Amino acid sequence: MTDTVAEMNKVMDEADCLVNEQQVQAAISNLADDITSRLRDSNPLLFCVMNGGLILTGQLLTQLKFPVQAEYLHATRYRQETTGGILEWKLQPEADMNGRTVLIVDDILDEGTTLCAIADYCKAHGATEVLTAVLVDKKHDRKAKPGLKADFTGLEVEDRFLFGFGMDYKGYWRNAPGIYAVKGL
Ligand SMILES: O=P(O)(O)OC[C@H]1O[C@H](OP(=O)(O)OP(=O)(O)O)[C@H](O)[C@@H]1O
Ligand SMILES: Nc1nc2[nH]cnc2c(=O)[nH]1
Repeated sequence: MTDTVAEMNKVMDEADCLVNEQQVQAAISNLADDITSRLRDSNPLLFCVMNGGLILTGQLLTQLKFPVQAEYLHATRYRQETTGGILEWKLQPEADMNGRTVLIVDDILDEGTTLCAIADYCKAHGATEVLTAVLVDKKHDRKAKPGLKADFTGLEVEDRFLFGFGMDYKGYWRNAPGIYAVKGL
């Protein structure tokens, strides 16, 4: 076993499971119902925020009960760290969003800097309405704007460094089938 695999197995062994797989699945189903009710007649353009939004988007898409045009973009500011830095656009969206309702899907709203920047980008590129959906909203008062919330939130989770269901620890464990907090963080 490589040192990295051993380290990552230890991270999981020592982590606290904050939300189990069943609870996450229930939250995603609720998100899908709410999004379907709100957007089924709006022909939204959905953007998955890579990388973290990958798993939520995949699972959500199959539960949305209307025809969805799904695209992706990639913006990152945590990289291999547990605190956020400057937002870097790795891939700006190519799809024409002029006059469209846009739905941005990501794993987590932590400080909200990432979602605010993406929403601003979409508005600047002609989107008439920008809505946001996240699996997790972290409970703290360090939001980019006071009281900032996503339009659709699956779960509220305590202020720890999380991994699982799209969220990584040093690039690993996005695949963990629940939401975990790293020991001591
Ligand atoms: O609300 P914020 O404090 O801005 O943080 C949230 C963002 O952080 C994570 O992305 P990250 O920068 O780790 O990139 P990744 O998804 O490619 O891992 C996550 O996927 C969100 O996009
Ligand atoms: N993996 C991960 N990414 C984040 N981005 C912002 N907050 C978090 C977090 O708690 N975990």
